[in-house]
Amino acid sequence: MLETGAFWGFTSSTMTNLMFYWAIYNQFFPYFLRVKIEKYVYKMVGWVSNSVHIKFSEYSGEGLEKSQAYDSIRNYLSSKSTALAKRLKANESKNSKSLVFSLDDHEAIEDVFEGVKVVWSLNVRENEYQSNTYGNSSSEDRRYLRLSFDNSHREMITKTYIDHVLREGKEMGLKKRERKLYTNNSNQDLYSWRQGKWSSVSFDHPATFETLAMDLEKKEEIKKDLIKFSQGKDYYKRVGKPWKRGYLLYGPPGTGKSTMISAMANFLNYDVYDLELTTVKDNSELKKLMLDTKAKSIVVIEDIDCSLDLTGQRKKKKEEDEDEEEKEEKKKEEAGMVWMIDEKQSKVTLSGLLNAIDGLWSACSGEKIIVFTTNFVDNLDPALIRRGRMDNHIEMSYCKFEAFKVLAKNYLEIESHDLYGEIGRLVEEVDMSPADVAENLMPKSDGEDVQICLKRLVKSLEEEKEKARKLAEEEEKKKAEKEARKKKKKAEAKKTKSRIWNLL
Ligand SMILES: Nc1ncnc2c1ncn2[C@@H]1O[C@H](COP(=O)(O)OP(=O)(O)OP(=O)(O)O)[C@@H](O)[C@H]1O
Ligand SMILES: [Mg+2]
Repeated sequence: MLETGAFWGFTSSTMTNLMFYWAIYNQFFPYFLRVKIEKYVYKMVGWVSNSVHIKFSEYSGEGLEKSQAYDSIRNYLSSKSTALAKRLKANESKNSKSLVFSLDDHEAIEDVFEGVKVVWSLNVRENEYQSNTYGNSSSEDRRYLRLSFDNSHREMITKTYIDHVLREGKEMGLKKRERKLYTNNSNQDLYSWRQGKWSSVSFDHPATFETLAMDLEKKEEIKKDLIKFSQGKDYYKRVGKPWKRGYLLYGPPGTGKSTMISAMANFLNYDVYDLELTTVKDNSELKKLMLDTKAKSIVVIEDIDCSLDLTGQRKKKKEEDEDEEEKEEKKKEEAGMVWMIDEKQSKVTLSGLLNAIDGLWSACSGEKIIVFTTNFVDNLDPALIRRGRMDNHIEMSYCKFEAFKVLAKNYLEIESHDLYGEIGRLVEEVDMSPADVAENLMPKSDGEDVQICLKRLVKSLEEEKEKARKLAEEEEKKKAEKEARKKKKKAEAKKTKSRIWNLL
């Protein structure tokens, strides 16, 4: 039995020294020479040593996809490195509030599991030059982690220890995860090959369900629905459904649809992918974009009615104004419900969109919420918003009293006031969006107190009420005039008819 923590009979300090020389060797020997030396050294060491090495590369598959196992192991090693490693790398953490330490390149640390010592080392290998689509070349260092342990523990390490590391590392990653807001890169972007399909910034929108002004019962229902979804892994598996849920948020401008998306993301601790359909080249590009989204994310398509022209009537109307040549082209495109994006070369079709959100591929990258927003729900194709695709249809409506109370609490920090009675009556009579109510409630200078803000709101509501009354009056007048014209026409027709009869 080997002494704990030692391979080939070396003590742990000898091991650390060896690792140090290994680091120096890596840094000073040219790449091609290292490849040759390593090939032979490994062969020789393999004959005499009893140790096993497992390599975990930073990139998996074709080398384009970041390995999740590698990330999890780095997370796991991060806390141990802070305490044990001699050379650390300092990275800025979430919102640059503090520094996070990790193992430096060519550094090694020991870990003990169930009394067995293993060694982790972080190595860097300069990658061969890669050509990109623009003919440029880039040299990227490829990192890999090497786990070394004695052969006598092979079974325990491969069956238990690695699982333990991956599980712990994944959990750590989720905890320290900086949430991101992604947007898809335009295909025309010269540097998009370098950035990947999505670009991101850190997501720190402050909206929460507490600050969201809407009917309280509806709000609780949505929260429950989200919790059920996020904890529904087994349920979705049992019923044979991909673990995803579609939300359609509809309502007039300024009623909180975008705010609701931020509140949902903050509530579930999910990333947000803001998909700009107008920059997606075609259906296959859309599919790839969806595949490239991570689990625990909300994919958003805002103003879906503006992204896809789906109403037959609108098309007919437009066609009347087009000349023959344009008509021909239009017909060809409409055969596949084609939507033109980029100078008649890039197209996403309705069926492409349906497939991307609901097809076989959609189940590939873990739990996901898809949200569409629109101001005009009636303009959407029923196929796009049918249940099963958009499971939950949520109407965001004008500000009523319940919603007003939330906004007053947010903006003025009050729960009640003498003017609440009057405001309560007015908001039930007038259609005013929460955005407009919030604007009235926001103090415009230091001198403005609660009373001034509430009075401004009352005034604004009264003006809206008056406007609505006048509009209704005008409508009524127009209707009455139309009715009178109709009656007059009918009476004249009757008169003419009876004159003809008399003549006969
Ligand atoms: N229900 C709400 N609760 C809290 N704040 C709201 C609400 N609705 C609107 N607001 C405020 O109004 C602003 C605009 O709202 P938001 O962008 O969410 O509206 P929207 O429904 O997405 O509008 P649009 O249809 O024009 O995209 C927000 O920044 C927020 O401050
Ligand atoms: Mg919006």
